[in-house]
Amino acid sequence: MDPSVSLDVAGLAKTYTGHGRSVEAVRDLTFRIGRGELVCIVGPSGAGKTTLLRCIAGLLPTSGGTITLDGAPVTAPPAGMAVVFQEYGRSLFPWLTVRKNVELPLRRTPRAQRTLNVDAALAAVGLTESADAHPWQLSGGMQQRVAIARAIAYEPSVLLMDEPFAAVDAQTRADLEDLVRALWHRLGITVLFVTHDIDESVYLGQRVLVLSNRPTVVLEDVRIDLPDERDQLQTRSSKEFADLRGRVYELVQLAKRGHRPGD
Ligand SMILES: Nc1ncnc2c1ncn2[C@@H]1O[C@H](COP(=O)(O)OP(=O)(O)OP(=O)(O)O)[C@@H](O)[C@H]1O
Repeated sequence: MDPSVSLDVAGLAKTYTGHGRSVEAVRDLTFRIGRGELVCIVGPSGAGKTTLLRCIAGLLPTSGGTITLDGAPVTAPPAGMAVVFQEYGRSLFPWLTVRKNVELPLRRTPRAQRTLNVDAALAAVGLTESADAHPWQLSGGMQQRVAIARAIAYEPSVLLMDEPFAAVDAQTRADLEDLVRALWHRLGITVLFVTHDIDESVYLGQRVLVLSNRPTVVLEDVRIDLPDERDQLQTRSSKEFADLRGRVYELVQLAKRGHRPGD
């Protein structure tokens, strides 16, 4: 095992079967993510991004290949992994306060430690004042911050995010992007972030994996060699950003037209 590798996906395949039909969603998907890396995944709609994330999270059985997290095969939801989904509304319990929602995955943590973790996570996402509110009293962006707080209170080594900001307004989305980068820096965790948004993938990532059309393989692994300090205005208006966005856009267009590696 290479200790610098956090997540190793090798030859992953997933075919959905049932009701007399079969859909080959993912075919021979291979990539590695280093410990403490922030990697984004983009690809055409229906390319299998959510399928991939659910397999990595141990929520969906695979049809072939292997997924290894910190040297151990993933066959069930692994300890050390947290997931933030797009639908924050459905991932929070409306009858529990913000604090109780964030505490949920920490049932087995001793009470004093649990309180420390929850307080730190709420402070990190700027929700200390809302600890006793209920999710339905908060805006969409705040609810998504609760979901992020819940994920980081758990102190994961790997954080998976599946289009987490698709349902919030543009200004909130920019703030949440900066929050993810700040938390990633501070906590040193490995982050795998799926998004539809090409600009978002370039702004956030150190690498962007562009997926092909179904059955999915990695079309290209694009290194994002932008400075580590990113700023919504300056970074996004730089020529380097525009070039990278152009490159990823072009690749996604190729993917949509059925282009595959080596074509
Ligand atoms: N439970 C299921 N049963 C059968 N087919 C499925 C199931 N879930 C997904 N699929 C199919 O697998 C393929 C990949 O779906 P998936 O949701 O992973 O794509 P995606 O890249 O996340 O899509 P989008 O970008 O639109 O969210 C699609 O063709 C989809 O119809």
